[in-house]
Amino acid sequence: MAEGFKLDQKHGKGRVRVSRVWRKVAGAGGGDVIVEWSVSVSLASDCHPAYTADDNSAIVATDTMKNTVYAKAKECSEVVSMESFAVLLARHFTAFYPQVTAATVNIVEKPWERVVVDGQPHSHGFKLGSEKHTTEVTVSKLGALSITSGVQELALLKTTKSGFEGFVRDRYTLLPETRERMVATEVTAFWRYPFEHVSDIPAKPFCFTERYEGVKKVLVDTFFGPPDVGVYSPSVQNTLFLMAKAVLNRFLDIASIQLRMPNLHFLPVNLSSKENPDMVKFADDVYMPIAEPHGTIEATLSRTMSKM
Ligand SMILES: O=c1[nH]c(=O)c2[nH]c(=O)[nH]c2[nH]1
Repeated sequence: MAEGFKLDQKHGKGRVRVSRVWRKVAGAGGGDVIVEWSVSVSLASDCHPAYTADDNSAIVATDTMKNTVYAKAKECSEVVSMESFAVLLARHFTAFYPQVTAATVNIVEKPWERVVVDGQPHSHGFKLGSEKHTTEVTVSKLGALSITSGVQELALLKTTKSGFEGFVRDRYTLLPETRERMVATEVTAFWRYPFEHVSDIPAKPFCFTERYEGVKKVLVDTFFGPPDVGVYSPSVQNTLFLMAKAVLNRFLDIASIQLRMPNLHFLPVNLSSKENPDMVKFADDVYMPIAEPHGTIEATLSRTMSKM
């Protein structure tokens, strides 16, 4: 670029909220299927004159991107996974506009779940669940692909089988060592699939949805351990590592996983005073949950070449 500068730029539309209903779906026992997505589109395109001069002739309007989300949702006559929808949208933007070199699509799904009434799945009734499924897909003009999926706000808590000992002690350290504490977290995870080109994506339409449910189950089961005895956690760090490792061991089509696990503290309440030494003596029973500050623990686990 002239003037001795390099300009990197992209533009898009954030948080386009779209809901798609498919009626009387055979694969859903004849019931309706609904999804609610918040879709963000970001395009890398050759449109420098819009920045450097009064020339918008190469700009795809972000309003057009928003309309495209609705148009493509309408065109999906069959139920699609959000990963497949993100790929379809990103491919559209790179194929339809000559100046678009790459498209990134992020989707966060609102967790509507079919209600079960007297043991029977309702044909058209849904209630809001908790954790959210996410995806990020980038497609280049030549079809190079990067695809990650994730989960957000997966809140987990154990009342016992957690401790923290043997950490650095110095003159700033007040935290007592313990083998008995509560542990609570809100897991955010992102995992990367190994597909590097749009042609590598499996044909099976719901493989990503299936994988999402599978990863969630492995994360949760590893966090808690067996229902009767649980599993001792010596630190959030160790539990995070075991969760990530379990996912990579279970699913060979996941190349890496990033986990963020805030340590949401439950502080022991101990109200004894000199006058009332036994008024409220903490006996692993009364806690003060606090939102902040909280520990922040995060790591990414990838396969090394030798394991592939
Ligand atoms: O599992 C933990 N990891 C830490 O790094 C840490 N730090 C802390 O104060 N409590 C804890 N707990």
